[in-house]
Amino acid sequence: MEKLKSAISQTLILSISQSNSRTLPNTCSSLHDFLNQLPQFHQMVEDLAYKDTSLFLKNKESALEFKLKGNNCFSKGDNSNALKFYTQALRFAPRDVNDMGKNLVATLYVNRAAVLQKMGLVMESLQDCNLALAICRSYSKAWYRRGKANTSMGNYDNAVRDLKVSLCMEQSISGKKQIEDEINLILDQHNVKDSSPNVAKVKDSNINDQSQQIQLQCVTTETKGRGMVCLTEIPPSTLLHTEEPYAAIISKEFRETHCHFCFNELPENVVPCPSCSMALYCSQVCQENASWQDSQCDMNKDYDIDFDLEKYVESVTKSNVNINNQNDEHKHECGANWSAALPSETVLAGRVIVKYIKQQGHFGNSCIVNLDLCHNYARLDPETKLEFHISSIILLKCLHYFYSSEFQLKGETISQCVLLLSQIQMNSMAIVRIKSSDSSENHTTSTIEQVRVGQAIYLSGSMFNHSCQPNIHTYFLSRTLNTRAIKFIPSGQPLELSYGPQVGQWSCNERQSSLRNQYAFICSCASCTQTNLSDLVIEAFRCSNPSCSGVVLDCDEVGYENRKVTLFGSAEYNKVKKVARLLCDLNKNHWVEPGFCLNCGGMRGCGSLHGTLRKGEICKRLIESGDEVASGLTCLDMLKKIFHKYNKRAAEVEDHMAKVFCGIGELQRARHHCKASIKVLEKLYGEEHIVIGNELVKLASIQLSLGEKAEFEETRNRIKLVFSLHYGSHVDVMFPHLHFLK
Ligand SMILES: C[S@@+](CC[C@H](N)C(=O)[O-])C[C@H]1O[C@@H](n2cnc3c(N)ncnc32)[C@H](O)[C@@H]1O
Repeated sequence: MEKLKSAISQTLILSISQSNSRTLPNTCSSLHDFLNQLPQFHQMVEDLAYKDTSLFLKNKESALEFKLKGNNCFSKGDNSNALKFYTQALRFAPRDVNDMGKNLVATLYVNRAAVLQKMGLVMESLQDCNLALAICRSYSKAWYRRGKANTSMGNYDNAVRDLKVSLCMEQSISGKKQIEDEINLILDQHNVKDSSPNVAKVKDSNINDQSQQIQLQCVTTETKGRGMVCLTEIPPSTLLHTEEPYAAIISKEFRETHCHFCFNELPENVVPCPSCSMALYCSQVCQENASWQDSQCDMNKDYDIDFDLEKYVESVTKSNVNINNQNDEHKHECGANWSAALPSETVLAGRVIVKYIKQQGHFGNSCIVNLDLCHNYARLDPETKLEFHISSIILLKCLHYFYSSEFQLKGETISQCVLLLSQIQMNSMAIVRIKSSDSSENHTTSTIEQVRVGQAIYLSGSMFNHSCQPNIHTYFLSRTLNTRAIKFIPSGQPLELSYGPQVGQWSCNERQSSLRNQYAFICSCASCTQTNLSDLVIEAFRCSNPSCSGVVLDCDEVGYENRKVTLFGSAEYNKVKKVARLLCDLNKNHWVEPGFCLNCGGMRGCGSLHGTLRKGEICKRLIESGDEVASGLTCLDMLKKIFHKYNKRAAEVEDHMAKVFCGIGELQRARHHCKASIKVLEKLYGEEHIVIGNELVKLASIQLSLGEKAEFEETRNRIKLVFSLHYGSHVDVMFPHLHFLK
């Protein structure tokens, strides 16, 4: 990409940097013409799009190598490595290849089923047998292994039935004898009815929720374009919207650990894509949802059994969860280098285009995609505009290989792709998973963090505007967007989520510049336009008068606060009065001055603030870089003298000290600092914010370790309140590791 960029003339770069949605077709066409003359451009596209040179092709030799390694480990009893090697072998094994007279993939699934069974993962073992049987119905060993899995699960009827099927298919006399013995053993030991087998249930990753779907309406707002409102009043915690993505993509760093379709963590019995070695799924259902269904490879009926095998086999090998064939989102990119090499946003754009074309049923004259989403193309920086131009041309060239001559590449179509990339930048949502840890031996380590496992476009979800103090909260179950009210919302009031920046996390200044840089808009939410306690204190210094609780601001914050100085809501007015009394009494012409206390009016001086800030930052870094208790506490004391007691650094440093004390087993002191951190965060975020819930988890785990039952109960009840507000009935699904919540 960099090489291509350096070949482009300055004149063309200038016209691209000045382009807007009207002039885009011209700049796209010019760049396309220019790149078309470059041999290195054609080479690059070939490397990315040609399947023959793909790094993700199936490869029999590699598969056999991994299989051999797996077999060796298995025979030595090294199950975890055997599992790893068989899974690798499955990634590379071509579907249509035989090994020692059997389909290689089916053999590998059966081998892996044996390992899984040894590891006690019997459900997973049974699922692998089903996958083998989906390919090879007359595979005696797969039926046998399935019979063993059913025996371990106590499904003796099914076990006997599976073993009988295996017996019919088994050719060798010794093999037949062994199976007969096993059947007789089960019949002797267990009371088995000779009935038709039940279909084993495939683990259902979809979660049932009693959602009340509420009618939302998209309206035009004065300052934020279109936005969502609800026409009835909504109580807190109401689930008000759920939606499947129009298109979604896994984040690059989670490709090896999470399912490429539902984004849940991969289990031990990973299901690789049947046609490439890159995509991995958590189940057959997800694999089929993302690409296409397998056909069986052999149907030779050289056996004779006493019930309707075909029907039974079908019930066993077909997943019993609905496959949504609309999705097959991986098909067009399967086995090509470009889906791994291009940025995720560009690959996501490819998925949107392919879906759109499929929905239309044909290629429009010049229209490849037209989603009704907003974008800020004209306001993008020149570098991003150029990247979007180049990425669009490369992506469309790659798609051209898939669609061949039907797919037209001209200025108009490329410009639609550039706009689509801008829409993705503006509207796509990060699919987030909560990573919580709770080690039962040492509860003091319970923590919660969020990881961005994927990125998706939700068409209705894109209509929610941003607020730095949102009234709705979003989270994801598999790839389904869930939206819940986190406050009481009167009828007709805008429903607004946070695009990232939030009051309590950052100052107004930082929030504004983050939204401007990432989304190219100036936030006009209530918190950015009205005085609130959090924005005043988050970066504030303390007054030099030790008995005054006043706020002193430096030049960076004063500008934003001055703009809001005449506006505040009643709740905030009462809170602000306690730390910035003068602000509430100011007449309208008065300005907030840097370096002066907003409570008592005392002057602290701006120059000295900068020196103090530097000193404070050094202290904070010193504390956070070490586990030294004594120096940490000295620095903490110094920080308290410099910054306002609700400055966010106070919470960060208290939290760090809590961790230090947990580390050395001084849990009472850890609890003290943990509580101090929560106290500050409550001022910054509000008491019911999800951040408070996460911090309370730490406190609860310390209290549990200290054996403080009553205090723990109290904290646990608060956690439940905060989590239920944000996740409703999905709390248990979202926090499966937090056993102590149950
Ligand atoms: C994901 S879209 C939301 C829907 C959009 N309003 C529309 O008309 O399609 C994001 C865009 O909405 C506008 N917007 C959202 N929240 C805003 C806010 N707090 N202040 C100003 N503009 C906002 C900005 O133009 C932003 O680029």
